[in-house]
Amino acid sequence: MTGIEYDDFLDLEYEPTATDLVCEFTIDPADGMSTEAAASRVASESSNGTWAALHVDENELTDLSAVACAIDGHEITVAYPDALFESGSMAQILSCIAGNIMGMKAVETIRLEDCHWPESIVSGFPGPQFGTSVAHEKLDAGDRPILATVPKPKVGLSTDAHVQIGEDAWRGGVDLLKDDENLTDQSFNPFEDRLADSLAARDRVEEDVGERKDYLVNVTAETNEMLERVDLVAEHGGGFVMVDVITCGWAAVQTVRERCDRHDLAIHAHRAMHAAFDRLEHHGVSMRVLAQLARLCGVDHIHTGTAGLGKLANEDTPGINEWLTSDLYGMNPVLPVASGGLHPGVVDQLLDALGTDIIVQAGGGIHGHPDGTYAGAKALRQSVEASLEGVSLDSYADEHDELATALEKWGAETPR
Ligand SMILES: O=C(O)[C@H](O)COP(=O)(O)O
Ligand SMILES: [Mg+2]
Repeated sequence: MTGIEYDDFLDLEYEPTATDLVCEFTIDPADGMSTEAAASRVASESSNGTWAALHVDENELTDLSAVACAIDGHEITVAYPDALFESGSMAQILSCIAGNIMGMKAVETIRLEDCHWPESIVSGFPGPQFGTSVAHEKLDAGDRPILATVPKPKVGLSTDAHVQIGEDAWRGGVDLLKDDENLTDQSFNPFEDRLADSLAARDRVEEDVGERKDYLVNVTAETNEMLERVDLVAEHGGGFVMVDVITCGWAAVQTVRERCDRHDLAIHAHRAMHAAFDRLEHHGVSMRVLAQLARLCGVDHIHTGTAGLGKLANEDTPGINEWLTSDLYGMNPVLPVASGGLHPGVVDQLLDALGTDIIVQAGGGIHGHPDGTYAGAKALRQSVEASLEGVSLDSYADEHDELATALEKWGAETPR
């Protein structure tokens, strides 16, 4: 017999191996508990331990203990043997590394900050089908940022009004029309009508302006329903689907990724509800980790914030974007999306902070233009052109009326 003691999971001499999944947490131990004891409890509960000492026949046991192997103030590192995890199951991985430990009394708070993924786990996931290559493979953006827009109001527009706004925005210069996160298949704007009419409008615009355009239609639903919607997008000739990946759950995202592979469809990941996990500084799961999960599960784009230049609370957008496009054993990179409160007056700062390999998405910053959506889209495109040419927005506005009007309205302010 061997004993598994819940305080046996600490070994500060342990060096993680190349096959370990290494996770960094910030923890605040419970009153009266040392960081060492709390770290050991984290490693125990997230791998093969529990609150009580266990007595097990050694011959019947594969040792899958995690090891709390480093402590630096409130930051702890835990190494997990890869055999603990089922290949290709994000749900099972999260039930370990972000499962019971998020609520256990041994810690006041605990936040999963970062993960270092071994090849043996990464290779169980498909990763993005297209990633950053959509700029060339599906659109004509070349080396400039891809531009996208969401019609506003978010919900309530009739199908005709929604499609007309999309058409105006495409003609004004955006590449992608996007549904909002809470627009799916409601009676005022049914999914299939919107899909068919938007793609017909896309074809007209492409013919007229000679640039490829596409539509990020929100297929979010119960998983079987979502697969039917994915099939419909393919039947109607769309190139992308949009999924609210946090509210759907990663298992559903994995299923959609497989179906999209059959149809050569790219996946645009909206992250609505991410802040329930990542907004509190000391608890939950960081956006950096959520973005990692999204890459493994195979989305092609994901929203990662605006480097503080938009309406949502800030996070480490540059660091997350760097991770999404870094080498990961040959897995395709993900194209980051900057969205939430952007307008033409902040585009120069945005591109300075994040580079040009991004999607710049503006809803209110286009449709709130005093001269309407078409002018708003032109203004956004002009602000990108100015930034890429290294000309100040103010100078460029001297010869571009739409940009001038946008700057008069919003200046370079970041909204709340
Ligand atoms: O879904 C999104 O990305 C938001 O609706 C963006 O809208 P906004 O540009 O008006 O903030
Ligand atoms: Mg939105």
